[in-house]
Amino acid sequence: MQRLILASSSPRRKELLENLRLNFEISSSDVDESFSETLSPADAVMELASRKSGTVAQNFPDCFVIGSDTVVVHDGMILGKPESGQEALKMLKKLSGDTHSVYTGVSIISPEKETRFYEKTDVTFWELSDEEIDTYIKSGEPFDKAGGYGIQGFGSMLVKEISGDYYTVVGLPVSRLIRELRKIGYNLPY
Ligand SMILES: Cc1cn([C@H]2C[C@H](O)[C@@H](COP(=O)(O)OP(=O)(O)OP(=O)(O)O)O2)c(=O)[nH]c1=O
Repeated sequence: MQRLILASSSPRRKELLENLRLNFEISSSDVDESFSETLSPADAVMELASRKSGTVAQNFPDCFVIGSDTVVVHDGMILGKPESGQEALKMLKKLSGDTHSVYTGVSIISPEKETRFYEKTDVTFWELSDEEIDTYIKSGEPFDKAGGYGIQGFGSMLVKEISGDYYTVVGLPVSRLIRELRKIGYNLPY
């Protein structure tokens, strides 16, 4: 039997993979999330995704192991998760009234090989007042999310427009993922 492993501690990625009605297990490990500044955003998210899948795959030989990583890119700058209210404030002020890109990279390690891909979605924020930003930061939502917001939660109030797959923003481009799984020989129930 083929086993599918999600190498993630993110409750959102678990929920998104559950939407696909596949049987899977979860295992995560701490990986170093730093990357070389010379990497493009696309290469950076695929590299980090691969680090996550690679670490977990050591404990799950002969399985299909999925790792994923998400960053926000604005004006050529890569934004990860804010570590303080101050940093979240800086990020949200930058993103206000403008369009940024969300990149999610995925690595699937199968018994035979590794497959990497990424998806990019553009998100436009409304012009945000200081009060709005302050209220949002006080909600606590920015802190475990790239770019300091969650489109699927309270952060939905910040978003004017998106272009691309919504699920790329939430952290796992699921429709592309099933197509890639099928290509590499994972037996889907549909
Ligand atoms: C922009 C955006 C990001 N995010 C999340 C997706 C990712 O979980 C997180 C970026 O951090 P990641 O380092 O990609 O993932 P993670 O640490 O949460 O989980 P793991 O490494 O164990 O898989 O930001 C949202 O949930 N909504 C959004 O709108």
